[in-house]
Amino acid sequence: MLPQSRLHLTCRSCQAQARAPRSYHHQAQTVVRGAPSPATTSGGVGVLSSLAEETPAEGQEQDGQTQMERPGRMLLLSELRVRNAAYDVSLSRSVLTWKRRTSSTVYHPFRPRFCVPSFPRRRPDPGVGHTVSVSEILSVREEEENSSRRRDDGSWKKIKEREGKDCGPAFTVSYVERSPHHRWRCAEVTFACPEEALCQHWVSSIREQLATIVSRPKRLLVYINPYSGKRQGKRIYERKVAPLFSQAGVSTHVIVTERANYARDHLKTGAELQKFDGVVCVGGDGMFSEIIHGLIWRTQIDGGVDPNCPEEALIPCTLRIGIIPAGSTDCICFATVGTNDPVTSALHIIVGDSQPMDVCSVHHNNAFLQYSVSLLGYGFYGDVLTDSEKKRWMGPARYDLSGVKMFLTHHYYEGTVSYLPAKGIMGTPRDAARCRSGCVVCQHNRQLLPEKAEMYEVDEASGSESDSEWRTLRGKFLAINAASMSCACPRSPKGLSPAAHLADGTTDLILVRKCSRFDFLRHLLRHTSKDDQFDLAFVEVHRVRRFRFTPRHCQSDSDLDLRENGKHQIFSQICRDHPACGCAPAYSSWNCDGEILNHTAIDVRVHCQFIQLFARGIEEPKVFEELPNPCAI
Ligand SMILES: CCCCCCCCCCCCC/C=C/[C@@H](O)[C@H](COP(=O)(O)O)NC(=O)CCCCC
Ligand SMILES: Nc1ncnc2c1ncn2[C@@H]1O[C@H](COP(=O)(O)OP(=O)(O)O)[C@@H](O)[C@H]1O
Ligand SMILES: [Ca+2]
Repeated sequence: MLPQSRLHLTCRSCQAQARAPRSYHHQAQTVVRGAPSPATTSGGVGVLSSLAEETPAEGQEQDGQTQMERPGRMLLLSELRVRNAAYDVSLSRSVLTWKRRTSSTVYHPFRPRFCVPSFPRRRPDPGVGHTVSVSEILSVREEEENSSRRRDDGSWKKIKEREGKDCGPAFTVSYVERSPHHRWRCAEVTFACPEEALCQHWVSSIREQLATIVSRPKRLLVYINPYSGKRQGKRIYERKVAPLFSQAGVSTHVIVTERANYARDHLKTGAELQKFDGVVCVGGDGMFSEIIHGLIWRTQIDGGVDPNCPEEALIPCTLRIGIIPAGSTDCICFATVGTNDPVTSALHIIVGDSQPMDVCSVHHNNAFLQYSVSLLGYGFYGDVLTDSEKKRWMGPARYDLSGVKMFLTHHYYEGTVSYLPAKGIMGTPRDAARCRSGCVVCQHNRQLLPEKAEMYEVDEASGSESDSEWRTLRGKFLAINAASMSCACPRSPKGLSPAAHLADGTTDLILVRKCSRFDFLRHLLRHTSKDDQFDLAFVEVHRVRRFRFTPRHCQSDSDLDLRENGKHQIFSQICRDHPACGCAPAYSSWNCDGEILNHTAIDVRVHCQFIQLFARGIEEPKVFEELPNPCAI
């Protein structure tokens, strides 16, 4: 009986009879499993074949010849040509590998043309192998004999010309290539085949492998905020992202928002979510916030849960969210991918990455206010946001101006902070280790959580979280920040809390007590350097599951919406606009992922791994030992 898959060892006999190594002419073989391959049935020129029962084990010698190194079971192995040089090309279930044949000195030299000029390179080593994980192959296409393709410079070039001569049948594989600073690029390699049938066999085999990756999205719902950041959202999507989705066969339904909360409301009520494998937001953190509010709401309604009832156990969202950064800070993208680059984000979406993330729910007097995944900031960051909203016309620069202004204003706020420390977990906010792709701290701490801790209502009176575990602090604060993740962004590459974790079920509560302007500046500047921003007497940080804040002047139910409370509002406004008057406003506002909250007295709890992103966390820097493929685009 024939086995199930097929292994080809082929050669270009007509050109290579005298040149190709002995193994390819006299011992080349085809391991056939199942139906005969197009290559062997075609009787095509130059394909030598024989039958064998099994693919040889990894590294095993066969007929005196060591097979190419390959992880997993090999599905195909052929001698193909890349830019007129002979390569041993193999496909297993997990990797595609191509390695230049070292004895092929008669072939044209391999002349790489690089499209990523800043990439660190070594001299080309003809023997060097390229290995691409099948999970990072974006697409494969068969080249038409006389097809033209657009060059990077916009002109058109025939495939034949590019290959230097009539290259015959060929197929092109697009795949992910890593660049410095966590950026990903789409690279391409074209393999010329000795005959059409073999070419088609390669294309269909690679497509079959891609089809087995069930985590890849096929249909996406895309929301674009045309006013995010520098108002380039639509352009970024159309120029950089849509072509990649189309190339990878991902279909999209694109909605350009018409007003604030348009995307949120559409997700809540109108969107046919069952038709999609994910939602993509093109914009900044505020736009992402809209998306999660719509999705979380919709998930509860579809699951028969009342999202407003604090006693209900919330249902986590399984529909993944992709972020194409086009906003002003884009901290959620930066902290989950490592860079704010639309192409990189699009590629993470295409390959179907998944990254769980914690979500904080914010309540006021048991009434739900908002969710937060990155920064909840009172005092400095709340004031910066409030001030910056009036300067939206300035674009992202508004934050710099408001940042300097609020630093000079130097307001402090009195209040009481209570928190429930995260006990028995791995990791502290002062760790040197960082949350990275496949983080063990996140996995470990997730397992620690009792089912109850995931629930919306974790009532300290009824369960393990007794009142005695709460700690309370009173004082005057310049800033009260809760960072559920590092909050790294281009302004602060290590973030507000560099050791915070994306999915460990905790938030880092950072309290900056009243201090001099000079000391506060030292603290702020440390966000932009390697120095430890917590190593200051007036700063403390706690890893917590839950916290509450009550401003001094509103310790009863009368914590009204400040924007509706004329007296305080007017008073605060005067002082904000006249810093020299010396009056300190009683209240700041909470900056909740870039949105201003209506209340100051809040109760916050973390929901571990409550949403899923098309991301994988920041990857550890890779040592670039291999050359990139010539055609990175
Ligand atoms: C005077 C020197 C100041 C240096 C301070 C540097 C520290 C910067 C830390 C930034 C942390 C940002 C956390 C993320 C917040 C975003 O959610 C929010 C909204 O983003 P977007 O919707 O994309 O506009 N951005 C901000 O609140 C901006 C804070 C800027 C503070 C200077
Ligand atoms: N079409 C629109 N018109 C006006 N505001 C919008 C629109 N779509 C979304 N918004 C709102 O714009 C705000 C900022 O969006 P965001 O994408 O975060 O940009 P930025 O990073 O520049 O702040 C969010 O509060 C969002 O709700
Ligand atoms: Ca966290």
